Amino acid sequence: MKSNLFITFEGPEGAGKTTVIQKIAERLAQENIDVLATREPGGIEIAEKIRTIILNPAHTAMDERTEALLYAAARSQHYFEKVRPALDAGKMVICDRFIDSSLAYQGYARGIGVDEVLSINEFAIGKKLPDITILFDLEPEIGLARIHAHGEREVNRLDVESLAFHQKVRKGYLQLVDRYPERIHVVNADQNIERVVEDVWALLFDALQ
Ligand SMILES: Nc1ncnc2c1ncn2[C@@H]1O[C@H](COP(=O)(O)OP(=O)(O)OP(=O)(O)O)[C@@H](O)[C@H]1O
Ligand SMILES: Cc1cn([C@H]2C[C@H](O)[C@@H](COP(=O)(O)O)O2)c(=O)[nH]c1=O
Repeated sequence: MKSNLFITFEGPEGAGKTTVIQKIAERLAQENIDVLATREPGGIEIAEKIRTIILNPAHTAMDERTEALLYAAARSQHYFEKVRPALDAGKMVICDRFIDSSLAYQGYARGIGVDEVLSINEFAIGKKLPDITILFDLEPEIGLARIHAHGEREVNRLDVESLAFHQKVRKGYLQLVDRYPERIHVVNADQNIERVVEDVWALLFDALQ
């Protein structure tokens, strides 16, 4: 099996990414693959601090360009401090969100432009894209309802955006599938969690051979 791959999980709020990453990381460890699971924005101290600024529900005045730049700044620090060294050490890295979140949320849904957001991210991390991206696709209403029903995490500034915004995020992601068909693989996230884990595992298992 290939090992030092950079794999990202993407999708709207409440799609199940965090839950599935934990289960997939356990399975990979059983296959003796040295795996690092991390997340964006965050994953290391400086980026976690930037995360609290971006996602604070009180920061309603945040300009969309400030938002895009803060995500890119958090990404740069996280990538060079944690992700790149782990890949260089031969580990597999699984990241809960990465550049495609910026392209879908800031580039497409906020309306800054996908190419503009891509270019600030190229400044932040260079032209390296993930090796494999799994997109959890589902109606935003379903994901948002899961978050409000379970109450396991705080509702953040992006969660409370309008339904129209979250629908644009989904559309933005689906456009990215057309742009990067070799890299981005879509999983139906509107299934029970065991089924989603099996679908993701099957996709990854194929890609890792
Ligand atoms: N397939 C599923 N069916 C029903 N509930 C699910 C499913 N997947 C996840 N959940 C539940 O939905 C909630 C959100 O899941 P999770 O945190 O894994 O999503 P996420 O994609 O990481 O969300 P976010 O990006 O908004 O943090 C959790 O309470 C989780 O138990
Ligand atoms: C990396 C990244 C994230 N976002 C958004 C997506 C979510 O609404 C939050 C992160 O919260 P989660 O519970 O960790 O999923 O931030 C974004 O808009 N742009 C990005 O680059």
